[in-house]
Amino acid sequence: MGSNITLEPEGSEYDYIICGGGTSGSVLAARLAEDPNNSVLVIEAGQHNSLLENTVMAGGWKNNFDTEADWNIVTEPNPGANGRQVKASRGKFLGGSSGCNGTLCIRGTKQDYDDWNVPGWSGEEVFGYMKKAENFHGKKWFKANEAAHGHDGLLDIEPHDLAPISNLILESMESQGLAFQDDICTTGAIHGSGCGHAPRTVYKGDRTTAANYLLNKGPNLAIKTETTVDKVILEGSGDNLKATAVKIIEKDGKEREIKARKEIIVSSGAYCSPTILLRSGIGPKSELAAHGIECKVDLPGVGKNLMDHLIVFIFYSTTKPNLTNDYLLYKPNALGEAYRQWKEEKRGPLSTFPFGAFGFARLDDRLASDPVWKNASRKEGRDPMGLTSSQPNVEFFSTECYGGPKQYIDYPDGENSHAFSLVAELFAPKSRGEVTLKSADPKDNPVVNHNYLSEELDVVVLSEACRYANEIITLGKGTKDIVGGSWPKTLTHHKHTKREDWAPFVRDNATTCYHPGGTCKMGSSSDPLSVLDSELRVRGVQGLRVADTSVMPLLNQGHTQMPAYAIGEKAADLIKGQFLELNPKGNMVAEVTLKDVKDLGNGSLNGNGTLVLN
Ligand SMILES: Cc1cc2nc3c(=O)[nH]c(=O)nc-3n(C[C@H](O)[C@H](O)[C@H](O)COP(=O)(O)OP(=O)(O)OC[C@H]3O[C@@H](n4cnc5c(N)ncnc54)[C@H](O)[C@@H]3O)c2cc1C
Repeated sequence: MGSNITLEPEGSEYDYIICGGGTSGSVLAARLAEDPNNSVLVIEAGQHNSLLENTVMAGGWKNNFDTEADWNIVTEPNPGANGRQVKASRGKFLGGSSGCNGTLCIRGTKQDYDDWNVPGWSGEEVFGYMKKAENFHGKKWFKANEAAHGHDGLLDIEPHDLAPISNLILESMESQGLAFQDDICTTGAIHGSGCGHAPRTVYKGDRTTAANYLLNKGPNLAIKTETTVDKVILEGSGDNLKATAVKIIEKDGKEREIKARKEIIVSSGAYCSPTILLRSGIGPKSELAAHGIECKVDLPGVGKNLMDHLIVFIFYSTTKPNLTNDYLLYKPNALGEAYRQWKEEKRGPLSTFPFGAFGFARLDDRLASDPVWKNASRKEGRDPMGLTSSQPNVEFFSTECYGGPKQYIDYPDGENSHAFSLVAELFAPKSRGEVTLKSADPKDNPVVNHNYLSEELDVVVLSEACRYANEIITLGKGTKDIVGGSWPKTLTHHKHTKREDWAPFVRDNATTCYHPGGTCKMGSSSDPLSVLDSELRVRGVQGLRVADTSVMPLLNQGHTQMPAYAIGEKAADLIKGQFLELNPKGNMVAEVTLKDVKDLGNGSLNGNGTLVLN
């Protein structure tokens, strides 16, 4: 296969142009192209995913990093994290970050989306779209909540078989107060705390990605890879400003414009979508002026409100063999055999992602006496992070072997030494950052300033999460007798008992969970930082929407790929004039079109875009 694949037909005009063939963008494109009358073009800066084996072999995830399949974005120094810069990798290929992520399907709680307070995006509705995206395949041992799973979607999802260490960690989580709940990551009803399993975007040994949506589509869907969108061309002025074309740069450096008859949708992810808007003249006026870009719409929120989930890997050693999967990867010749198993039999440690057990916790009682927590302002019914008692403050998840982002290099030998970790993740961070332009040149990566741990509350809550995680491993029923100590063995964090012990560890080690969002957020017209209305339309421009995790006003208490799929699904419905049908209790019962509503004769759409039956 050639390296620059353009699936024909390629015309000079399309009904819809989607800028970015990542997670949300691929879903959106495929759904729009289901109508043979729509012509759709997807423009993707990276390669076709079929050229990249590590996008299919889940265990090869980080081999794409630091290559041309990664955007290679590095954050600005974070003063709250001892000035450290953090590698903020993103997939640069068809399927985007869904092709290099941790495969975890952790939807969060329904309250998370209710908290967006955006008409049409309630928890019930977003969960309805996550279900629509899914084709769930159960396993005998996994007790699925059948009502919560979808089977008609294009994304194959299945549960993950645990390594022995993860079963022990589940036992420890339970003994330390996190009750086991079946299918805890899918139902949207975590009720604050609990533990269980996370389904994965893996099926029969291969990773499934948003690019799967683009397989076997008709001739009305064109895909143009290795092509960068510079900007959206806007014509007209004032109330009649309209997005009419995109300016692209092809692999050989050739620049040209492609016209869109109906709409242009920017789906380039939370770091790159704002940069396309900014280069198009949509954003804070003074920032645009600094780069010599004419301001067409003064939208101060473009690139602001940058959020992310921070995680801390806490590694432990165990001398007991065969509990972790280290021996399957790090013993001499093991990696070669693991690769053969995946390649020939679609099994083994590289056929899946080495995360294991999952826990969620509220920390109210543990933080009650902390002065920062106690004295922080809060709204009625909310904690200082803005959460209700039904939403967890933190997540814990285990790794079934040593590993993680590339800074972790102290590999055990898998024979005499074995390691695993419990990762602590902070939900609802208070710190906010921003994405700005380095220059008007589309070849320049954005300047990403996450401002991690700039809020003291984030440090306090994440430190308490680490303290709790350490108790789970060192005191918990399943693991207390098999822990050798910290890993690498020169470290002593397993002996930390106080939150104050953990704070420096957090500032030294906290890193990204790769969940950036919020940089083109939806919101009401009275919110000066809202970039989009509730139908993802860019304020002040006709024919232009954004659809990816940048639209999220707040992060979920989960992981962000399932919302990214939901955003792609919902964007397609908004454009096609389709809506989820909700019963009087607000639960989804079906999907209907405007035509169905007319045919029914007894329904109408309310201002929220929700079907109301008379
Ligand atoms: C390493 C890693 C691990 C993760 N683990 C998990 C996990 O286990 N579970 C989970 O739920 N979430 C996880 N996530 C997060 C999740 O994958 C993302 O939130 C989600 O995929 C983002 O979707 P998106 O559509 O917003 O952006 P993306 O999927 O990143 O898509 C953006 C696309 O736009 C393209 N693009 C950008 N700029 C341009 C341009 N100018 N012109 C043309 N194309 C452009 C990009 O190349 C990319 O293909 C992880 C992410 C990473 C990177």
